[in-house]
Amino acid sequence: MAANVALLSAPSPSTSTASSILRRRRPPRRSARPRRAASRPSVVAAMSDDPIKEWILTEGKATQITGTSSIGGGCINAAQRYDTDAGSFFVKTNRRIGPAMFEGEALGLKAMYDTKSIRVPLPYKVGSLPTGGSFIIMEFIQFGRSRGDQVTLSRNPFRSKKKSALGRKLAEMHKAAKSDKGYGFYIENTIGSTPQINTWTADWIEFYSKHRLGYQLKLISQRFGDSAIYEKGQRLIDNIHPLFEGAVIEPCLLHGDLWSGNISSDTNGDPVILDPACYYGHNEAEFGMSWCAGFGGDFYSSYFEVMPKQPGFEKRRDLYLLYHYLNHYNLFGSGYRSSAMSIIEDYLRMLKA
Ligand SMILES: Nc1ncnc2c1ncn2[C@@H]1O[C@H](COP(=O)(O)OP(=O)(O)OP(=O)(O)O)[C@@H](O)[C@H]1O
Repeated sequence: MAANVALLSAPSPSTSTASSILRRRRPPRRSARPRRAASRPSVVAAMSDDPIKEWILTEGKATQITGTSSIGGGCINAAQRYDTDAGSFFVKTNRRIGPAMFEGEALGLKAMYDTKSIRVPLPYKVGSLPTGGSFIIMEFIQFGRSRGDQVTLSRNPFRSKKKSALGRKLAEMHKAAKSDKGYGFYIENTIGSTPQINTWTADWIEFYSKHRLGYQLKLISQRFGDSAIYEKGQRLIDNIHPLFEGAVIEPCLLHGDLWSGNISSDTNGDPVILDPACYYGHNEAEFGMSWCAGFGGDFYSSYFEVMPKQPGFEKRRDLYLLYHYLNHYNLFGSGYRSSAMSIIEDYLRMLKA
């Protein structure tokens, strides 16, 4: 599939473990509620200077932009809400990098949207900014009052209900979207800002070894000259097969970066997932960021009602955390080294490798 996101449909106006290691990778987000800038009157920009306004006022079917406001919370991009007479739009811009990152995000959002399972914003348009950089326009979702409900460990039954809904709908998405191309995705995307290689591969163990663990280990070795973790990690990869014995593995569509900052709920209380790093992979890999999500028992029991637990699930759990710990080492430095290294060493002991 081409990476061009012009294929995305236009909106209708109504569219509306290492469990002991609980370090969060990013600072907690501020409220998702938009900080409203002074509402501006109708803006009709010189079209060619502003492709965002141009799209909103043409394909977006608005005749008037009634206000714009900044939305906090993201680390990588600037986010804005555009209010119009055809509803609101959510827009992210990046002044430094071209549209490839947003094309990856848009294709991922669209693939998840098409499963009609869990709510995700429908992406509308990706493009370049005339002054350099890129943008993505998507459906604006009004979040419910407590954005963190799914992720706060609590005995409150209301919150439990929401966590169950998240588990069930995520499993429905995994069940609904299988790939006949194998493991990978149509486009390379990013995990944080690290490239994520998605070359289609017939075998999951090969894909995960080479394009997930192996790729991160190589980056660590290049960036930090850390040959100790590289060599032990490679030894784990060479001995990884027994961890998958008895498991039936299929290429399911994964969000790919499911942590609390990318999970919310809408005003009906239905779960919403955002900002993906999608690919087709083993469904269990979706829990690789669970150390930053606090899913809990209700979440997992609802999930497994739809996608039954496979033999060896517990044995593989840390293997899927490892990818994200290695990525955090690459992104944020050696503070994450010991978490990654202790997972690798535990496996080497367990596998007698
Ligand atoms: N479709 C949407 N509708 C309304 N608000 C949204 C939407 N998508 C994201 N947001 C809000 O905007 C904030 C920034 O979005 P997002 O997390 O995607 O930005 P980012 O900079 O790409 O993220 P990150 O730095 O985590 O990779 C989010 O915290 C969320 O509150």
